[in-house]
Amino acid sequence: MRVLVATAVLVERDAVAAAFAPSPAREYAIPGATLSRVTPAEGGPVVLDLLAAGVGPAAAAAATAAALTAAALDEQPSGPYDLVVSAGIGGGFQPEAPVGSLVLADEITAADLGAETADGFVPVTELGFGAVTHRPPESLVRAVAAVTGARTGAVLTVNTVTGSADRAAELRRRHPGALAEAMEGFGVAEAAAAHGVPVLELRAVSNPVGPRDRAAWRIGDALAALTGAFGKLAPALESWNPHDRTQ
Ligand SMILES: O=C(O)c1cccc(C(=O)CC[C@H]2O[C@@H](n3cnc4c(=O)[nH]cnc43)[C@H](O)[C@@H]2O)c1
Repeated sequence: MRVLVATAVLVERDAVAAAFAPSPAREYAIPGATLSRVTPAEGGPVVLDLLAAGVGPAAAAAATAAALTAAALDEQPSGPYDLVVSAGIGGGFQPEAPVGSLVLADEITAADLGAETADGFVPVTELGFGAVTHRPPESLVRAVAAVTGARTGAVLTVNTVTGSADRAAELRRRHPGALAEAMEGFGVAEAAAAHGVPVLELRAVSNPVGPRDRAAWRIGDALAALTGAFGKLAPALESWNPHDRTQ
């Protein structure tokens, strides 16, 4: 099973790679990006290509699409991907997603893709175009949550990190099932959907969603949680049938 893991930045990519040490990552250049290939130390059919795709949905979509296209055109030795995973740190809505915990998306939603109207925010879908939500395969979400201990809920993709209690409350009012926010999942999911490849989003909570308090960020703890989660992932991926797209 071939898996593309898209993080935003190198430290997140390296935190994922650390789950597979001491197996060294091998690097592959594709147009516009570099992939680091890792395999679980215990062997098995899972091969993961790690990609530091950039911060924000546009960078994430562009780099993910480049990797998926390169694989589809067989310009790299891995062949097409069976699964794309958006992974990294994120903000957790309190109290459901405490700092240091893991959140696995059962829904990946672009929270600010739409229009402001006199009646409030309207998503692009209600304006008659586009998409604002992608749903990972339910059976895979269940399997990955079981092995990692991640909570499952909506993960919102935002262009601006929430910095106030009012904004956090507004997001929760519009998305009662939201557990976390981050900045890349929807972009990764759009690229995956364009290639017909299923997607997951896994976030390790580095900070609460709410008033900006840089001192409260626990990036090291979140990166360690990300490493721990990826260390447990392989059995769930191996037992999942990629053709089971059950919603
Ligand atoms: O506010 C700051 O001073 C600040 C300093 C360093 C980095 C940031 C970021 O916004 C990093 C965004 C990066 O991390 C993910 N992330 C982590 N927590 C959140 C969040 O609460 N809301 C949205 N995104 C978050 C995100 O996916 C980016 O890759 C800010």
